[in-house]
Amino acid sequence: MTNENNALAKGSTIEIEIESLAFGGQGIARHEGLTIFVDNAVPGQVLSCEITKLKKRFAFAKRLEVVTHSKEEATPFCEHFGTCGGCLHQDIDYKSQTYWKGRQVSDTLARIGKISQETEGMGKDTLGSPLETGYRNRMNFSFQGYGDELTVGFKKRGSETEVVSVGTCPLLPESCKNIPAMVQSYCSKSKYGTYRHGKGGYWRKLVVRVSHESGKIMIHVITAPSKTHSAIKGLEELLFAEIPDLKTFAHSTRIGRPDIAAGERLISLKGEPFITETLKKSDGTPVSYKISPNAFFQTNSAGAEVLFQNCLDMAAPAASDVVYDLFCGSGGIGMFMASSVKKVIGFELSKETVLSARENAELNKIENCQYITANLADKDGIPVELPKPDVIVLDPPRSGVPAPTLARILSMAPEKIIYVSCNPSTLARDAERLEGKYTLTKFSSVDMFPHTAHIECIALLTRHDKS
Ligand SMILES: C[S@@+](CC[C@H](N)C(=O)[O-])C[C@H]1O[C@@H](n2cnc3c(N)ncnc32)[C@H](O)[C@@H]1O
Repeated sequence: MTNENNALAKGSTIEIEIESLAFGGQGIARHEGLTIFVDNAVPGQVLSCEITKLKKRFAFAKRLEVVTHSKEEATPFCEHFGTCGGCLHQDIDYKSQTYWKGRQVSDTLARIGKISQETEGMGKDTLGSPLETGYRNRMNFSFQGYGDELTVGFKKRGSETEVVSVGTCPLLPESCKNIPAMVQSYCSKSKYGTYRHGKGGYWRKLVVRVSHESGKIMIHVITAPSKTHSAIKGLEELLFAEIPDLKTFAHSTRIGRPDIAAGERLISLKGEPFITETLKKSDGTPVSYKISPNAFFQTNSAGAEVLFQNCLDMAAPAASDVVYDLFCGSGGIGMFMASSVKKVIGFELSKETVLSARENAELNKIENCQYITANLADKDGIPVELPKPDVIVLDPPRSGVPAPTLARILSMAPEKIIYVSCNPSTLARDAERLEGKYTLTKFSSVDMFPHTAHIECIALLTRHDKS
């Protein structure tokens, strides 16, 4: 029942039209001065909703039914859409997803960082991923339960603990299709259950990685530590027998509480110690990366080509430039730039990742890249004796660039900063902190994660204070 003439209350039913999509994926509607946020909504839909939370200026509402459909709707391609927490937007046409993501990042930069909407690239659609499905080269699966009830899949939408059995995921290439179901079937017959902190159990995470270049597959199983790991051997044999492209099977243990897909101790590795992914620059030059079981690598290979090429194009470095690649991971962006500049110096917290960056440079016969293990949250994270940078590439975690590194950047004062970010809020905050010397002059974003709410931003900051 519509309740348009009366003041709204929690529990009221209301008919509203969804105007836009907020960063994070909720639909936005307006009603008598109130901004109303609705889950599972597509812009253009008229929905009958129930108010679930009411504040002075905004409210949250639950979608009850679609009154009028939107032109932006699409038919979800996965039977688990809606229950699985992985995808949020399969019901929105892909072109519309890139339109709304572009608006979300521009609005966030304007609101938090006071970036002018006139700035080059602001308000543009997010650059679409070359692949809309099958785009991932890595997928992490969770476990839940024990015996016949054991489930391998993704966290249920809206839940931190409940796991939905997915059997397969269309965001992974076809060759990996049956892996979660095979692992679920095997583990449910084992005498072990899912690990729960303080409660025992064994199975923790399943990580499937696949090279889009060679098709080679790596499976990494993470368990709790145990006196015997007898169950792993059988799983390893089964998967090698069933999956022709499986080249690496790794087993690690993890004691740490955070429920993340990273092993702490490698127990066994069968097959090749890494798989290799090759990305191509726009001029066709290949750059290859070794991916070991715990290494960070961008999860959308074709999207990474777009992202890295955009970083290179925006930086437009001179052949004499020294580039600092801060938060460099295993060398992703800097190695794309190496042949265009004099030197690249990469800084990264994880020793293991620094080793893989060095191996990647060797693999590509790149001799002008140097990699340093450094904690960029420390004020001495960047040694003073290094050659001064002309360009700094920043690709920090979601929390943004730590204050000591922002201070060092301001004192080193490179000509240009390329800031890559998966979080427009911290990008906007840091751009504001740098504004004494830098102006955000160009902006772009790349959709590395179609059908989810995630976005990858690239900003060029140029030095305006040349003193
Ligand atoms: C988003 S990833 C960037 C990866 C890389 N640019 C690429 O495309 O492959 C962020 C990286 O920052 C590193 N990192 C996180 N905190 C750090 C810190 N305090 N100091 C240095 N590196 C850090 C992480 O280990 C991770 O490799």
